[in-house]
Amino acid sequence: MPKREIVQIHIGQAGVQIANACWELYCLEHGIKVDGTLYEWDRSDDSYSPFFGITAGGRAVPRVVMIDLEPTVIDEIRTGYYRHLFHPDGLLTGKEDAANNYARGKYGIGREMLELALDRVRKVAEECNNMEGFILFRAFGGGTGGGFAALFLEHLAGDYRKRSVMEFAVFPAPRVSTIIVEPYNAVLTTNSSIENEDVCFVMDNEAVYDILLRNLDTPRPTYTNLNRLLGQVVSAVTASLRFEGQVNVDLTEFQTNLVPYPRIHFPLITYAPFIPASKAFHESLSVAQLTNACFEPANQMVKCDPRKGKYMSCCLLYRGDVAPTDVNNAITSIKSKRSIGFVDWCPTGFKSTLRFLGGYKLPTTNYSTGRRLGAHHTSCNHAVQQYRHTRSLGTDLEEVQPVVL
Ligand SMILES: Nc1nc2c(ncn2[C@@H]2O[C@H](COP(=O)(O)OP(=O)(O)OP(=O)(O)O)[C@@H](O)[C@H]2O)c(=O)[nH]1
Repeated sequence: MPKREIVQIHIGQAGVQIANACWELYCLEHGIKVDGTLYEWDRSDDSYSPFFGITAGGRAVPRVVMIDLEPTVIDEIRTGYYRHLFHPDGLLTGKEDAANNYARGKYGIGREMLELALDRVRKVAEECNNMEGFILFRAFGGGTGGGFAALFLEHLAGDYRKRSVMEFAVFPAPRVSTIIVEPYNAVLTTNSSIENEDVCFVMDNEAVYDILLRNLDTPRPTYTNLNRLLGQVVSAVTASLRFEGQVNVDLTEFQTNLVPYPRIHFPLITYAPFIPASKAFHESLSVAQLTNACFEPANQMVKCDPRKGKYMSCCLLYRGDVAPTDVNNAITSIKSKRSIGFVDWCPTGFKSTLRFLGGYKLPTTNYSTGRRLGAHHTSCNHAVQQYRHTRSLGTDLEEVQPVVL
């Protein structure tokens, strides 16, 4: 069955900079060069089709719209290494930013940009045969990511009522916050995202910063490093939408599994393992170790302590050749731990609060190095990833640009 298409929308500085990391990784995973041509076109492999359209000339074009109220961040993409990859119409900029002001983004200059932004999204959506939905990226604390995106989402939800809207959002973290009004923006934005989207995966920069510092040997993490890590998580969550696996999910399945009530749709993300490139080829982890690591607060992408509460729902995505029996054993052992509590009711009616969504076959080759990728490869909200991607999460962009054959 042909895969259904997904349109990604990146809003504001954080959203657009995360786009850099995400699309770089998608290109590596699907064997797409920086100008959109494919390393080798295997017509039987349509794993790229949810995120990339193919032109008559055989070029892959990302299904993406990037919007920012000021031009500098998107201009870097327009003139950067991936400038030939993106369709110029998908890059939309205004003249001045929202100055970290929610109201300015929503009711002021943001309003002027709205029609144009919706029109660009409509154009990309019309190129899809059977669009499944949207994935949105932004920071809750910015004026554009907060105010403008709230306005945009209201209209998007109205125009595409039957399509899923999933989001990856950067939530303000007190210790790395650069903007004093971020908490206000975040509260106002959260209110609008309760109504207008289906699932919102939150992450905060402080948690990601700590992971880079502690686990990935990156002494002074930059936004590029943070975004790379977020890119890995996004790729892991969306792997099941792209690659063939034992159980393939679509966007609505995340909602079914993770959202007990429509308004409670802000799941945590945890990811494992975090292994720096220097050690990646000297370690191997069992399914049980990976699963346990997913319940470690240190591996969470948000600073909070789940041991003080209970899990309402949980979905584990394993990536790679994972045996279902190993997974079932690991889940049984997790359920028996006292420190990990699950609610004994479940409003959505599923019997088990912990659902195993299966393993996904990886693309077997890392196109930047030609090396085979590792066996286990897992990811999720609550979990799990052993990703022997040879790329270091802690290195600078220049060092990991894909080798053009
Ligand atoms: N992870 C990550 N966070 C970022 C990045 N850039 C900014 N942030 C965070 O995003 C929040 C600010 O939002 P921005 O995206 O910069 O603001 P904006 O949405 O462009 O809004 P305005 O600048 O007011 O127009 C702060 O919490 C920053 O720490 C980035 O590249 N990666």
